[in-house]
Amino acid sequence: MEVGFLGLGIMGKAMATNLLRHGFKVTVWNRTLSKCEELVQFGASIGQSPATVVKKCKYTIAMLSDPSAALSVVFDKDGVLDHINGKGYIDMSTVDADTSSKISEAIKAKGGDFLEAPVSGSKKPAEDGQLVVLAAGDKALYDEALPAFDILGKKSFFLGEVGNGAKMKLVVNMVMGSMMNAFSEGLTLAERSGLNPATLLDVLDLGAISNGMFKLKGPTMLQNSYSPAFPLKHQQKDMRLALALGDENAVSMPIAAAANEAFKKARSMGLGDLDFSAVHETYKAPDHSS
Ligand SMILES: NC(=O)C1=CN([C@@H]2O[C@H](COP(=O)(O)OP(=O)(O)OC[C@H]3O[C@@H](n4cnc5c(N)ncnc54)[C@H](OP(=O)(O)O)[C@@H]3O)[C@@H](O)[C@H]2O)C=CC1
Ligand SMILES: O=CCCC(=O)O
Repeated sequence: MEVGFLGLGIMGKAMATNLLRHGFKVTVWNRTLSKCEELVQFGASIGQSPATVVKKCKYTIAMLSDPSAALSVVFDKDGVLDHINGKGYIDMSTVDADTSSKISEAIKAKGGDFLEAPVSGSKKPAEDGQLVVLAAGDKALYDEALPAFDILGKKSFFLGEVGNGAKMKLVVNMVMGSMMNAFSEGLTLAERSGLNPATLLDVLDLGAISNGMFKLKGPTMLQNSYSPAFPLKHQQKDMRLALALGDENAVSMPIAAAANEAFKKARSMGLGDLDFSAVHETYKAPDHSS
């Protein structure tokens, strides 16, 4: 099966490599084209533009940074729309429901099929095929793409109409971003009050709020090590989009709003390209110590 893949960042590279390893023929494109070369060793072909990839493949997957990138790849010159008639397009980027709907409407108007399919899980689950796929849109395209989703993920959900996948993903990441801030505050409080924060990790892990994120990120946070698995700038984008969803639905979200402020502050400190756990640095900053 010839599948297209647009966007070879942290996630896209891992996901496209996984498909190649499992026997899919994959044609890749990335804005910085040189990044495509790395996948040729695994058997990938390179497309010179989104349009050429879509033309060649039955369906094309995208994994792009944000709404602006997702729109640009579809609507710009040599974009997805040029050859989408009779083809499928699956956007796995984390975007808001409005962006997804705009893309869906344009693709349908040109005779293509559309599925949004953002994922839960980060770099390692992407490498290991352990993502959780949150799909919505064209059910026939979902059924067609299931063999690929089964390689990329451990579980796929079909959530109905376009927008539901985007919303589910934003709610999940809003909870995760808020938890990360509470966790960072707790680590800092433990340390400042004379406790060993490593012992706090052990205590947390044995109790009712034990979770994979604390377990994975805690030890590296204590070493001030923030090699990016999930870039902080993307987590802040997700908080911003989740808060907008809260605005639309008149849902008061004071905890998420505070977490968003901390991620914004981290970005202003130049930490946007580090892992989202680098928000911990904002709690260690001087204005948190007086
Ligand atoms: N990392 C993670 O743990 C997870 C991330 N996500 C989501 O997946 C998406 C990708 O994340 P991730 O791989 O980490 O991000 P990266 O920042 O590593 O990669 C972003 C990708 O988007 C491309 N891109 C950015 N702007 C444009 C543009 N204007 N036009 C075309 N391409 C563009 C980049 O191209 P170039 O190489 O040229 O810069 C790159 O391929 C995001 O929506 C993120 O929120 C979802 C789950 C987990
Ligand atoms: O969008 C990123 C999610 C990261 C994760 O689920 O660990």
